[in-house]
Amino acid sequence: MKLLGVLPFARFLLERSISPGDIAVDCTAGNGHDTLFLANLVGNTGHVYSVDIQETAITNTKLKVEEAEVANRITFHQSGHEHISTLIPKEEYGMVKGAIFNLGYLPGGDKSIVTQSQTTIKAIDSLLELMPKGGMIVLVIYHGHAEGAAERDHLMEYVTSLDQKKAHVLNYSFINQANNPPFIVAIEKR
Ligand SMILES: C[S@@+](CC[C@H](N)C(=O)[O-])C[C@H]1O[C@@H](n2cnc3c(N)ncnc32)[C@H](O)[C@@H]1O
Repeated sequence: MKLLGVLPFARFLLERSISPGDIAVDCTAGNGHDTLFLANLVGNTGHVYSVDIQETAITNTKLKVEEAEVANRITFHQSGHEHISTLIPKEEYGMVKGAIFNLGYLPGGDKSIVTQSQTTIKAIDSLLELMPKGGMIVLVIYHGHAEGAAERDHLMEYVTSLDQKKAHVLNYSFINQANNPPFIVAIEKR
């Protein structure tokens, strides 16, 4: 057996949680890789909400999904993910089976615009409220940059204190690799 890398493991978790017809959320659209992946999981009967604060990210993501001819499965919001509960129609709350956060800065973009622990936590709290049991939230935590280390510490404090009756929390990380490789925190609503 071969251990799955961090990004394949994030996808493995989402594949197990999201089925055709479901709703999924890409909380950090970036260059659109995750939005496209989610669009393929929900199929043509499901829907994806793709959120990013940067116009460049929304533009890049739109191009990617248009090329793949799945743009009709996606609603874009140029907004902070901390507003997630206002971006998804209330009647769809119970159908949100999976969400992903790829934290840090936009690859190839402005490195001074990074995700922040306070807003990430607010978004996770909202998702845990609105998702059905079994809903999966995957965080890919990049902590090699200065703000990343602070975000990691704050997030780890928050996720380790989540009530185990409300969520299972998993940490998947390679612990003997150089240069602060990214790692995963997965939160499954109970
Ligand atoms: C590492 S990138 C995401 C990469 C992306 N998942 C991909 O597949 O290319 C992080 C993104 O988070 C966005 N971001 C930062 N703060 C945010 C917030 N509060 N709400 C939504 N997006 C945010 C940044 O603009 C950036 O595009």
